[in-house]
Amino acid sequence: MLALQHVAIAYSADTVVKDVNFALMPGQIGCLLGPSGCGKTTILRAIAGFERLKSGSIVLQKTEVSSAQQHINPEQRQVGMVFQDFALFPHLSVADNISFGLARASKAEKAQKVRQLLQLVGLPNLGNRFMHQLSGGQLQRVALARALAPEPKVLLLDEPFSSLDTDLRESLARDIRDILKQLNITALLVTHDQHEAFAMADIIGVMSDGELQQWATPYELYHKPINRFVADFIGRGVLVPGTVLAEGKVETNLGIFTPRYNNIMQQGARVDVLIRPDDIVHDDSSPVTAAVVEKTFRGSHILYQLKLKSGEQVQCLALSHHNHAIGEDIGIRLDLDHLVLFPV
Ligand SMILES: Nc1ncnc2c1ncn2[C@@H]1O[C@H](COP(=O)(O)OP(=O)(O)OP(=O)(O)O)[C@@H](O)[C@H]1O
Repeated sequence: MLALQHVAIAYSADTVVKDVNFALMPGQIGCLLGPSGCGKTTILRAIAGFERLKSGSIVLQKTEVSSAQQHINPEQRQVGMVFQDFALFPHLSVADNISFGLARASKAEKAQKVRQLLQLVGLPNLGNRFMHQLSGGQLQRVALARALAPEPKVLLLDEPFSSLDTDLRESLARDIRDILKQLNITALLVTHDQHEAFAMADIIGVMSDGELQQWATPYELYHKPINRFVADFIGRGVLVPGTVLAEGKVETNLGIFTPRYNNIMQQGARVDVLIRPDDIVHDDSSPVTAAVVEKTFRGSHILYQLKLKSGEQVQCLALSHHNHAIGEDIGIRLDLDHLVLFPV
């Protein structure tokens, strides 16, 4: 288990991580997601033991490894790391890179471990190759095997896919997830790419400006964002103005919504309602229509930007055989699963 409690980290007088709390259960894969400079890498480095804490604590399998008073050295923490730039040795073979951290093992033990790990990461015949003979995806698999070889208590992955092609990123993220799940290893990934986060993590922490905004499953982040930052950072969507009516119903130019959950907004309060592209269903038989302003072909779907009669714009994700031209009016129906409101 990995737990961070009230963690704050500062570079000189500048506190770049503020009161961060989260925990990962054994075998759980977490992700810190956020824009550049929000403090993700600093947290990862603190877990590995490369940064000291200003306050709070980090607990790794029941041992407090970091606090303002306590600091266990990186090499004693049994933490594995995978980096964006692979950090592999070019003058060593794949097999020697993987066994590099196994100084105390015998030659036969090393060979067996390398064989097992190469099998696990899907490169069973490449042990004798050198780094310049491998693709980016293969290099990252070798880096993963090397990090796993000493059987770390927790695996940390710092933007491991960002130097790879977009197409490869998601499929490798899914493959690595499968490998980590087979081993039941606890892992924490850092990325600014939500698709990578969704492909790999069980639970995601969205960060902004050194603070953890929300720690939740991908589904919850998308459907129940806790604030405007998370709503805006995760997925697409627009905020439509509305007014709270009796019994928590909300009136907007798109109609009156009845919340499925109890909202604590007062009657008469002005709010913004989050509408995701998948909340708006294209329906030819609907009396409500909107004009196509923009369209983006996404293969199986088309993302339409639509203008309502009231002038507001919303997005609609429609199956791609519903192909309409810009300027055309199309029927839409609202299918709001969760009513997400933010006070104005
Ligand atoms: N060694 C350092 N000395 C001083 N400030 C630093 C140091 N390392 C990072 N920072 C600052 O701390 C803040 C958080 O940086 P960090 O690298 O953790 O962000 P990040 O979210 O990982 O960003 P990115 O996605 O760009 O890597 C930034 O404002 C950065 O400039």
